[in-house]
Amino acid sequence: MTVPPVLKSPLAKSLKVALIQLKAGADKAANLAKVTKFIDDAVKTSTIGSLDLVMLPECFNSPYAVDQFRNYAELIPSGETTSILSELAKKHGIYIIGGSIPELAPEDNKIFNTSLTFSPSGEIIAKHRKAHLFDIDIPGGITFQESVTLSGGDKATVFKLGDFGNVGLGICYDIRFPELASIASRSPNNSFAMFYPGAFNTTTGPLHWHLLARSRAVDNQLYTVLCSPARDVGGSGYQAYGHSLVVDPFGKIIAEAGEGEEIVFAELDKDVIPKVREGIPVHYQRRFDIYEDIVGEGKVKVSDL
Ligand SMILES: NC(=O)CCC(=O)C(=O)O
Repeated sequence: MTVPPVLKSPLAKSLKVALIQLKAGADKAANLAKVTKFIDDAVKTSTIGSLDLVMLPECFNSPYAVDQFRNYAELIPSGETTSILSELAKKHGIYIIGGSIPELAPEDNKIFNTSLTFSPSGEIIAKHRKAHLFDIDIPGGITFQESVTLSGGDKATVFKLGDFGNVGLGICYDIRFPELASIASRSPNNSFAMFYPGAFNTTTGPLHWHLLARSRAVDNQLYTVLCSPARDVGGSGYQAYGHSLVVDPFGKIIAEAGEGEEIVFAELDKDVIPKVREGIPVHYQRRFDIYEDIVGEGKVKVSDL
């Protein structure tokens, strides 16, 4: 078999990230003030040098509750959360992956669970609407039906993170569907990381959080970065699992939070992806004579904002 030349690293220079694991409550103004403080603190106290990117968890400005999403929903881009994150990105000259917020779509009055990414000049460079809604029922464990009030997005999201390269974005339950990460990692998208703001819970978190993060990383030989809310110990609402983490393309966890409020720092090393792809070259060993290639030009709906 002819061996193709080794792939150029899809991560052009190493990326320094901070994950903000915070607890959101019912007071939206307090949630937004907390986010502002945590981002300021992450920039000031970074243990890995000057940060390139800060990431927030799923639903960081509202409770994670089906009957609350509409009350907290905002228009994008005119809502207050969008303006605050844009200003913070500009102030610190960093990328911000803005977790997710409930979004009100004025054209049809639907509510989406939406993640925005901001450039260091404060522009929105990506918008992902959670595609797979979290509808599950585990007797004695957890029942949750996002689809009671939310609608699902209809596109995969891949975008250019400036000079670093391309990345993919999904939200929480989206991680259970390997297709989004495949679309991001493979040609023509060639992403170096999948980012998932997520709020697993204390039933499915211990079972699957690390397993899914490591699986998507190994399947696609890229970094996976998951940012969770902190656990609300003693609270009566949804109990997030915590454990925000970064997994490298070998499947190794290189940074991980506990359960409380915390900032986690990690450096995504540009040299790791070529090493894993040279050593285990699955990128050219696929057998499209046996199964269908789901990825490729014209086959996938990718978000263009
Ligand atoms: N917010 C979510 O989508 C939760 C997903 C989850 O907990 C799971 O097990 O999947």
